[in-house]
Amino acid sequence: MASVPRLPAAHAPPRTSIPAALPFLCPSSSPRVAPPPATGPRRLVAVAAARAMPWPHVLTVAGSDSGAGAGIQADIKACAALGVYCSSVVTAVTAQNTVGVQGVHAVPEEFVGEQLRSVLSDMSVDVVKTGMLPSAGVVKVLCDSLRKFPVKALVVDPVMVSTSGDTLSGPSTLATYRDELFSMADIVTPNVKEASKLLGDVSLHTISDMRNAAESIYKLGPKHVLVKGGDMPDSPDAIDVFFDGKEFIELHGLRIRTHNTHGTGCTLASCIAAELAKGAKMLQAVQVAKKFVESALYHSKDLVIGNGPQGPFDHLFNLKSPLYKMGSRQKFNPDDLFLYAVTDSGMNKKWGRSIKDAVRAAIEGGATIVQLREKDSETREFLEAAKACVEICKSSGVPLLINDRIDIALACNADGVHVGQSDMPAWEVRELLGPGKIIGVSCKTVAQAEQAWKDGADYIGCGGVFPTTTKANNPTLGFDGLRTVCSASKLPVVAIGGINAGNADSVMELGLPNLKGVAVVSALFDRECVMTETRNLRSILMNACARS
Ligand SMILES: Cc1ncc(COP(=O)(O)OP(=O)(O)O)c(N)n1
Ligand SMILES: Cc1ncsc1CCOP(=O)(O)O
Ligand SMILES: [Mg+2]
Repeated sequence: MASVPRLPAAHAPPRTSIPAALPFLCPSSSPRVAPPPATGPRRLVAVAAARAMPWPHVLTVAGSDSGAGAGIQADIKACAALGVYCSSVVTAVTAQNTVGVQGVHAVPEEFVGEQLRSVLSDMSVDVVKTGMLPSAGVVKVLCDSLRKFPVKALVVDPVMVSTSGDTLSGPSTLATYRDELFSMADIVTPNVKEASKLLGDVSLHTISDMRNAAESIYKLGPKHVLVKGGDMPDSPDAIDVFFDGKEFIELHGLRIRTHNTHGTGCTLASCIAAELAKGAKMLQAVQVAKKFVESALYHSKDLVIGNGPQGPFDHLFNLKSPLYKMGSRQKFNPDDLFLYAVTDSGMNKKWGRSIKDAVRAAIEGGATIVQLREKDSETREFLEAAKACVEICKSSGVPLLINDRIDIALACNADGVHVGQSDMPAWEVRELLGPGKIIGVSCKTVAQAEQAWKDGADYIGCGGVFPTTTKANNPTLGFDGLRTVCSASKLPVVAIGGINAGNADSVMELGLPNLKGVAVVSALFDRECVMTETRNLRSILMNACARS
């Protein structure tokens, strides 16, 4: 039997179509599927199967929104989109639409208690998420139920005022939140208006105010606080402040220009709950949730439902995406950076091969991601080649990125772009490409790496690690420079510059944090046989990872 080197997870290359693909690498978060309903003996089998394959379960305790953009309806859609079961305890029925809230009918406290008992006593709830809790009595009933039926995590979205400005819970409820519920919560997710109300109407205008608010709310008992800055005026992007009692982390997101934002708060909290139910750590859950909301808003920005100022958005946008239907990749996988083949038009011409043939050969040799770096191709010629390469890469499941040229990337529907410090800033690229595309940024310093992260990049390219003649006037960073950037980076890193079969192992064996692979131009393309060189380099990298 052929022996496959066991790679540390951090260095594991992704699946490719070549035979050397590693069968033990599976996507980590594929949604689980519910067993079919059954009765009698079949029901016993189904129960046993359910034990073997539990379905992550969020219970939302919230109000119904007749317009279905927010509340219980948003929570169920958000959990469903993330592959998580969502049960629901209705605390109030609201009559609302895109104009505002026309009426609220609270469910009697005892009946909220009865619903909680029904679900929590039977249905293996992992995480409880709260939305509209219309009275202090309902908050108390919930706290009692959670003491009786503990769950793995509690996410509290302190819904007090609807996005249309209507009040959804009064001052006595606020006091009960602070006195009873917060100390049981794993995270509380107020927006700035809610944070201000919770803290006695303090004014919050700056990021520093948001940090202070997060710290003050943390002191009320929850394990984490996320103060959402989406409503902050004058901010070019949507900055949220996350606090875990020790560190403040600013989470930057794209501000999508759309009126369809009704239900973003409910959705974000439900996504956090769903990710926690799947086993994510808190910060990771918050990041996935933010990305989900951003993507949903982006895909819904032009939808029109209703005549009011704030429309709903589409939680199930993925079902409509042509990429989803074609089974293409949804998310960037940092392991794809393992062996990054970067083309060069001059080199391909020199060896008498087309870009297409070069890309095909690199993929056959085991390249895990490809970048078209065509510095002197005419636009028309480049676009035609890029379209052909998109097809080749798509059929092999290898992402294709375009160097520098956002226009070409858009026109050929590439998987993303790579830009440097003198190219278009990554945040502008993100605005143009949207959240689903991969963006790489060249970074030589810690400050550049930090900026790339804030700008919404997916990875950074760091180099030249060794001297290179492929890129003129490119300073050599050496191992020390690479180490400094990798250690500080919040994004995965690919090393570039002068890397070849003779030194690639020394780069991977550094075992640097975040370093996922090497990007190579001349050692693959300034050679007679691209496929052989790629295959050789891949095997060198795999052996190096198996050793370190
Ligand atoms: C993976 C990767 N890393 C770095 C670069 C360099 O990009 P840039 O600094 O924009 O220089 P050019 O490639 O445009 O000359 C890269 N292309 N790929
Ligand atoms: C594009 C680029 N960016 C930093 S070094 C470099 C050139 C890498 O080419 P080679 O792999 O031939 O050294
Ligand atoms: Mg560039």
